[in-house]
Amino acid sequence: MAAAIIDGKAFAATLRERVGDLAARFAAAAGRKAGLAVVLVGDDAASQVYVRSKNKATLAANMESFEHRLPADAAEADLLALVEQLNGDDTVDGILVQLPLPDHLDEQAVIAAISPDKDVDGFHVANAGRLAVGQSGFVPCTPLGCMMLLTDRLGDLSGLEAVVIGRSNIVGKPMAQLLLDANATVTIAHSRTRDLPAVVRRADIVVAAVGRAEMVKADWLKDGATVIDVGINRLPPADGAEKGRLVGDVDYAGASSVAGAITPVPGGVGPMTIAVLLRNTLVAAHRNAGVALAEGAI
Ligand SMILES: Nc1nc2c(c(=O)[nH]1)N[C@@H](CN(C=O)c1ccc(C(=O)N[C@@H](CCC(=O)O)C(=O)O)cc1)CN2
Repeated sequence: MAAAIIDGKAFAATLRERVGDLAARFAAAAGRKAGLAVVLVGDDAASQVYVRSKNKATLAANMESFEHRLPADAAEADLLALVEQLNGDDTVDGILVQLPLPDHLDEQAVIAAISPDKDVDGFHVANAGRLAVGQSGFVPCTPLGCMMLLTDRLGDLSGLEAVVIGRSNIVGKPMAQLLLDANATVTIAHSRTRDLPAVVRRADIVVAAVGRAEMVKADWLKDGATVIDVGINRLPPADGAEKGRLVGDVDYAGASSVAGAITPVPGGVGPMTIAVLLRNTLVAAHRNAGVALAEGAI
């Protein structure tokens, strides 16, 4: 039987709407809107698209959007000074520096400069540490979005075998941590894993986050597995086309005949990233303004 399609685009739209309603209530209670500052350095085409989408989604969710653009050759000191200024600005609840940064800038130093209480990307070591020890903090948007899709689909994940392919700080590691917190049995696989297909075949849940187009094949999957594809890879353009097709890290057509459920690319995990960013910003606003947000409201 063909796998069910996990519609991240629809889920994200519902989440954005819920955040928008709660953000309007926040504004009434706090006397100001929640605010998100997004910093873009340089002119990377994909980053410009993502920043525009974030700005539009933030405004649509009844929040303030502050966009800051620096030239590709900006000095690190100027970027750090901007982050410092945003840390001290009471109208800014969340700060996000769009990645990747130009090569001459030290990503870790820039992330470290963001106040952990405004780090709505959840990339600061303080938030990574909180996640690791089970304290509340900000969780990176993409893995948190994956968890929302998984729990919506499967409910309780206790005892399920989960394999996360990829060990990045932004997706793989936090994803594994979240699955572990949900009582799944978690394996993190990576480029040095021996017999990766055999490891993946054990999994009830597969999260692919390696950045290699269509690497995970149908015969790597257990029958009925739930497959979350985090990859966004553009194939070379077919004859005469201006742009190549977007594909994930999973061979979608093949995997669909074996998996129980699968996220498509596009329209799966990607849209969850921005929806969860709005959610994290709203949580930050409540904390910063001392306004209560009901447990489990979002
Ligand atoms: N500071 C950050 N930088 C980056 C992050 C991040 O979470 N924080 N993530 C990515 C880029 N990203 C958001 O910033 C992002 C990526 C993809 C999508 C998305 O909706 N993708 C669509 C396809 C889009 C297309 O057609 O190209 C999909 O998968 O359906 C949203 C946001 C790196 N940088």
